[in-house]
Amino acid sequence: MEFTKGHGTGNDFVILPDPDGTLDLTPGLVAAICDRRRGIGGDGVLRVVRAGRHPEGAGLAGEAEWFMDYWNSDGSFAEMCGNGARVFVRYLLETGLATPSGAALPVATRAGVVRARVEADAIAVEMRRPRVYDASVATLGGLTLPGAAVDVGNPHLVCALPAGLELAGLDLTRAPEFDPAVFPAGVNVEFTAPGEPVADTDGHVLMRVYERGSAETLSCGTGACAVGAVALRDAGLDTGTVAVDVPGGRLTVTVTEDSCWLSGPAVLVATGNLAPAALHP
Ligand SMILES: N[C@@H](CCC[C@H](N)C(=O)O)C(=O)O
Repeated sequence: MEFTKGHGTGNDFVILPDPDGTLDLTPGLVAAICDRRRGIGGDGVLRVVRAGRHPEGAGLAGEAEWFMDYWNSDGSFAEMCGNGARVFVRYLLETGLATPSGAALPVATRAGVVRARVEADAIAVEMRRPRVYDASVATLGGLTLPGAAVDVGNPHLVCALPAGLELAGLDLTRAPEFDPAVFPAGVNVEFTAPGEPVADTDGHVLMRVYERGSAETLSCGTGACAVGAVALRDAGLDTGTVAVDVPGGRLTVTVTEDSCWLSGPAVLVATGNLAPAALHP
């Protein structure tokens, strides 16, 4: 089984080309591939399948040739992955499955079609505008933090740390607790602190994340979009650009009237062959 490994600001993925949708991908196999000691290791899997050859992509085949079949490292599905979409587009371009052009490249996902463009070393994807829709809380250790519930296609809870607490001091080796009545399908939890002013932006936020289905990751693109939207709301702005620094680097989030652009580096680091039979214990 051929694979490529790639990442976007340290959010890393195993990419599996499966144009005709014939691969028997199961939750157990995904978890084994993502195992950092016994497998390739990754925060998730991106299966590259023609939209028309995947049951969840078929309805979008008229709009996009390729479907991003994203799986979290525990073998669960997610509706959307912002960094995954950026790495997916890098893969399409580097393998010639898509040709660079002046036009934005459409990619089908479980959250609908996103559009991507290449910006020098970065890849930017246009996703839906984040919807800040509720207030809730996350509990981590003995700390209960109020936060904002945000829908970016997938669910997020953005919690600002109170003054005096540092992001580096959080123990994210265990999952934060959340209210299942607000997030019946689970949630990605972002913890934030203010950053120093950055030129040409309307805000700068530092973030760590505990991802549903993947635990703590070095970066989460949809999480950055959620954080950007909350920062703009708190600044009294409806649209604007926010720099979001994650442990893996910097993402730039631009919220417009009707969409959200996520931009940052996306790189492929290796290609090889997997022996699926050897992955199972
Ligand atoms: N890292 C991703 C988000 C991946 C999905 C998430 N764990 C979920 O279950 O919703 C990103 O870059 O957006």
